[in-house]
Amino acid sequence: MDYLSDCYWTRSGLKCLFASCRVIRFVVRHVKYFLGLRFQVSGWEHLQTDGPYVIISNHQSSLDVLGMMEILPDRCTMIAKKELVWAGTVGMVCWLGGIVFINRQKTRDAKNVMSDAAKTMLADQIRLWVFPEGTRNQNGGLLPFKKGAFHLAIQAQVPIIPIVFSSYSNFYLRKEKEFKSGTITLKVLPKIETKGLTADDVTTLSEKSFSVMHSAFMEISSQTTQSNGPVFPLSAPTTRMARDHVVGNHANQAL
Ligand SMILES: CCCCCCCCCCCCCCC(=O)SCCNC(=O)CCNC(=O)[C@H](O)C(C)(C)COP(=O)(O)OP(=O)(O)OC[C@H]1O[C@@H](n2cnc3c(N)ncnc32)[C@H](O)[C@@H]1OP(=O)(O)O
Ligand SMILES: CCCCCCCC/C=C\CCCCCCCC(=O)OC[C@@H](O)COP(=O)(O)O
Repeated sequence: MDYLSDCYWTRSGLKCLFASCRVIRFVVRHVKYFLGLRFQVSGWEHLQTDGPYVIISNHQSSLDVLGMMEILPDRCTMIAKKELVWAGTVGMVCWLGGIVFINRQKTRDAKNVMSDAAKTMLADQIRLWVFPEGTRNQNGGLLPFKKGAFHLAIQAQVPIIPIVFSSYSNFYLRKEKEFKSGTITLKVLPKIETKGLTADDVTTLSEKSFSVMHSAFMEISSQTTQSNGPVFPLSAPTTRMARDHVVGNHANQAL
């Protein structure tokens, strides 16, 4: 019955196929084995929070989806750009997962959708994951945060849980098309309460969130970089044996 009641349109129109999110989580969690990625998660205890909340995280690449699925809490879906719905299988899976699509080119529409989402979060006890940078970014830091996630949390009066993914630059360079296996550290930070805050507090809340996430990003990225080796072109073999062979060749050349 619980499964069925999750599986139809709610009164606000947000699709709530959260059972599907569990299926998506289960399936996507296996992709890391094919890519040779490992995840180290710290701060699990901060996700042990009852009721709705807003998760915010940095956004470097589509690979983030793998990390999301490592820790995705139950009854949690995401805010995504509307273009994703047309992205074939991915779009269909996003739609089934109840993802909330926004039009980034039309701020007023996006704000309305997010205000509706704030109401639905409370009515249906849903958690929402937002990427406050608003776009993918691999510049070695965090982009200035957009305000939507903070308005959302304040409107719903729910806590924000910041999550930081360590830099991928030690194993994946998108522009240079270079990739190898490696470890990604995910750090869940203590929740930030929004009870009693109003729209006037959005900027302060956003700056506070940025500050704690930026510090955590720098900390875990330097630690994780030290434990990963050099990055290889995407055309290079990525299995451990093949990699050792390549490393061996490079070492020989160096000699
Ligand atoms: C086969 C296997 C398949 C597996 C599939 C697995 C599925 C997983 C899918 C994962 C999906 C991941 C998708 C990731 C993305 O798509 S990221 C891109 C989309 N997300 C976002 O953009 C979120 C962040 N953006 C925002 O929150 C923005 O604020 C936005 C609402 C979009 C508005 O943007 P913009 O106008 O550019 O910027 P500002 O933030 O500066 O806002 C302008 C002013 O409006 C005020 N504002 C903003 N939001 C609100 C609001 N909700 N209510 C009231 N007012 C709002 C804001 O304060 C600014 O005004 P002031 O300057 O403060 O006066
Ligand atoms: C060699 C590495 C290749 C990467 C392989 C990734 C494997 C991930 C496996 C399955 C998940 C696929 C889901 C893709 C979801 C894409 C979400 C996404 O990243 O959307 C972009 C959007 O946020 C911002 O767009 P822009 O940066 O503004 O345009």
